[in-house]
Amino acid sequence: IRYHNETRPSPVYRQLSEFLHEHPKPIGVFTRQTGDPMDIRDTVTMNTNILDNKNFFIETSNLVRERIPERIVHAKGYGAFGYFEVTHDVSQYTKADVFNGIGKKTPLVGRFSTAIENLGGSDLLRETRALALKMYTKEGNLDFLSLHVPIFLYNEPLDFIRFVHAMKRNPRTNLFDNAMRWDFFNLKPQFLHTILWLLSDFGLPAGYRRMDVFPIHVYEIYNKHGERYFVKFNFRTTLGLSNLTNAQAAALNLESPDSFNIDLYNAIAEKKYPSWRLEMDILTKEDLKKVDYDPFDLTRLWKRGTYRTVTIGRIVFNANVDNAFKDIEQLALSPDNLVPGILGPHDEVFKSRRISYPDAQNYRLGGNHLNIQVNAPLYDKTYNRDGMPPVRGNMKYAPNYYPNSFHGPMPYVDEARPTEMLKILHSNAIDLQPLNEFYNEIVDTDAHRQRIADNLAETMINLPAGLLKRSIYVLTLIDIGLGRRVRNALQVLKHVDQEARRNQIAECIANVNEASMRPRNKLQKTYLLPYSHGRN
Ligand code: HEM
Repeated sequence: IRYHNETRPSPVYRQLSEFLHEHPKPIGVFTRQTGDPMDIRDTVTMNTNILDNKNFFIETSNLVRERIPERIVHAKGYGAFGYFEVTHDVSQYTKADVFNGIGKKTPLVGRFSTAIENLGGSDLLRETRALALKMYTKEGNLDFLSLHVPIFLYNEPLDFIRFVHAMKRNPRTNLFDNAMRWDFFNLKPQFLHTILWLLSDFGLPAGYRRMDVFPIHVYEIYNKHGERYFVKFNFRTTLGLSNLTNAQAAALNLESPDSFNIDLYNAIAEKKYPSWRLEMDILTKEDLKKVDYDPFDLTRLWKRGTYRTVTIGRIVFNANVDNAFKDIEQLALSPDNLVPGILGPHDEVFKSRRISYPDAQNYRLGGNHLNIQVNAPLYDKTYNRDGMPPVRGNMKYAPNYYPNSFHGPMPYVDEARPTEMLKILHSNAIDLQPLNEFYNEIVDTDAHRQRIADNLAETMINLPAGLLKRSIYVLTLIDIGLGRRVRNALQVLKHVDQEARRNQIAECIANVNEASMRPRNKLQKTYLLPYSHGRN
């Protein structure tokens, strides 16, 4: 290939030249969508009767229908194909075929994304990142949707809607709005646990390839004898964790807001295949009764020393997609896509997700989205029929009702599947202890604590006075030192702000009375908000 640049450009910039190289001649005759060859005179309409040009309407109407709704969350993303390989024997924990048989490989597709940005936004903001996988196993599709922070924001399913509205754009200004966000966080301070992670040194990964990701929920799994285990899965990057500073992210953003997308494409094109070790943290049914914390609470970590961890295998991405719309935009991932041996989580958030994802995809991709090539399993024989395209084979002339006596598909019996179902009762008390522990124990240097405070202050500097005061109050409740650091950081920032804002901020900073607040020590870190009514 001849490139114009002396230095060879990276694979993303060579894509078209490579196509040219692979196809020394045009790939065929240009046709209309109906297949009839296009006369060169029909490729223009000027000075002709436009209605005589059949192609004019078809091309235009195709273009104006190109967009489909972007995902309500995780709109910005990119993905690749690869495989999962079993590296360890975990048959004592799960009978899932995909996890059994060392060396067995299962094809998969994965989509990396940022949670809040719109399609076309930046890869480099401080927000939750994700890797969602679909493994095409012999027993059906197995999807894992994982985030790069090991805890989730909330336990109340309806908080999804409220959180998404608070995080997305202000309906009038059309801008992301820190006042909306801080108002919401103050009223629901448990959300601040994830926010602290995101504003810490762990918050901004140096590309999709260098982050660990977590499905977070506790999954019930079972082996062929029907013995049950409760596990959290973790995907650990084999490249090692690496994160960006704000300055590094700003510099990369200037280079390209699509830096993570570029990095992933280039790495795979250059055969530096990104991979993750899949492991699981395990509690037995007996352990569940013994642990002194709620293992099903999505907003906190399992305590070290209470569980054991085993490795299952690894995922590897070794092929870029041919067409991003076909394979990534049309991808429909759902945490409810599970296989025998993995019964799934039982918490309320998970139950709500069983519904939300297919519902979102019915809207985004249509009722037959599971028939789209990238979503179709290796094998399926169902009694679903017809509807809006695509319908694939539509089960041809097989019986379309169940039960039937004419050898239509028959169910099987999973004798190992547990018969009793765990029921989880959640507490809606707000516990700030995990946030305090994150700030004081997981974050282990003062310099790091200072960076968190500085990042918090950046998001707070333009808050209206009342909201600023409440925000400082909540941060002080989490940890007095954190509140103090944020107040100092705001003091520094206020010098670069306008006169009026300066005075407002100075007043808020001066008015926080630490003495009037409850001491936050290890034993007394829980408080109830008025709306929790002390239920549960
Ligand atoms: C009440 C809780 C939640 C609800 C209602 C919810 C709902 C949704 C919806 C509607 C989408 C867009 C789906 C689409 O259009 O294809 C989505 C995407 C996603 N969600 Fe959630 N979600 C929740 C919690 C979570 C949690 C706990 C995780 C991870 C642990 C998660 C990870 C993801 C990921 C990775 C995507 C992007 C999938 C993709 O790349 O296509 N979500 N979520």
